[in-house]
Amino acid sequence: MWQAEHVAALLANLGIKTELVPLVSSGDVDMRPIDGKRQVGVFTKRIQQALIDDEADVAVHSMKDLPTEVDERLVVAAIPQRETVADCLVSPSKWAINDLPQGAKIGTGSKRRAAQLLALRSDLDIQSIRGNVQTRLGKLDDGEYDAIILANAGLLRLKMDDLARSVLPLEQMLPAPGQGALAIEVRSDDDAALGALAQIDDPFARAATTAERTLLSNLNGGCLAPIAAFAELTPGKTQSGGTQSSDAAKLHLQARVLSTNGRQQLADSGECDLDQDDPASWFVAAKELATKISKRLEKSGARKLIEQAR
Ligand SMILES: NCc1[nH]cc(CCC(=O)O)c1CC(=O)O
Repeated sequence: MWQAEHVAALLANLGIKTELVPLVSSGDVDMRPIDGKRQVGVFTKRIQQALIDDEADVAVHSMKDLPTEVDERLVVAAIPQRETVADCLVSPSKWAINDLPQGAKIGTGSKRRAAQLLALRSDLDIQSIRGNVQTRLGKLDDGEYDAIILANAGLLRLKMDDLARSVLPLEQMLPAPGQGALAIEVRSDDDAALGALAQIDDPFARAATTAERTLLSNLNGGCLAPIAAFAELTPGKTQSGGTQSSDAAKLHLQARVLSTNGRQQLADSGECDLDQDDPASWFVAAKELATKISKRLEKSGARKLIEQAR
């Protein structure tokens, strides 16, 4: 709801009126651990169906929850400016990973988070957790876990800035592809909605998340695989005094694939130049960069790790 209201506010700034259509997804209701074999798109399918059925014109998703398979009837019309991408470890003592007591019980349902934790601390006791942020924090309060891991983006959106936690450095915990970004979908043939939403699209967020999600899709990962990816753009120097700077904008992508127990870990990274005068070309550049890195990861045995984690 916060995310939908946020997008409504961005559109209101442009003089575009909207009406909220609250929906409940199966991922909100079914509290069993999410299982990729049983279901994909548990947070997004219901909302996409509302577009197809004309119940709504605009769908607001967390990019991280949106499966990479494309439905030709729908298109991601906007990716607004991205929130922070990091994960955080929530505990009353604000423990960093290295501070956690021996054998501490950590709540997370994410193989990516569990594997990266175990890679650093094989003694930790990783336990599944489900429910919305408030539910999870309640379980932490009740002492069911010593600490839990959440995306910092969600906490910041919910204005929980002062919640006791430590933000995990990317070297320790690389985020999920698309984490911290929103994906705004519309029907592919809805030109009015496409035109309106183009105005809140952030080409930087689009290029970065395109690279991350291409990597995920190339490796046939899905949202439940122990795959982490983070791309960032470094803007080049701006032109000054009519002389074109040779320092182009760059897109840098890092990726990790792990075994479930964290004992095996593949890491790779790379970067490419982006033509600052032509953001429309960034999409292709991002895809090429991700494909180069995913091919290298495959050569190092990434597919096997991903298959074993299923
Ligand atoms: N349904 C899980 C989910 N999808 C998006 C976020 C966080 C917000 C984001 O990544 O944009 C979360 C919760 C979490 O990982 O803590």
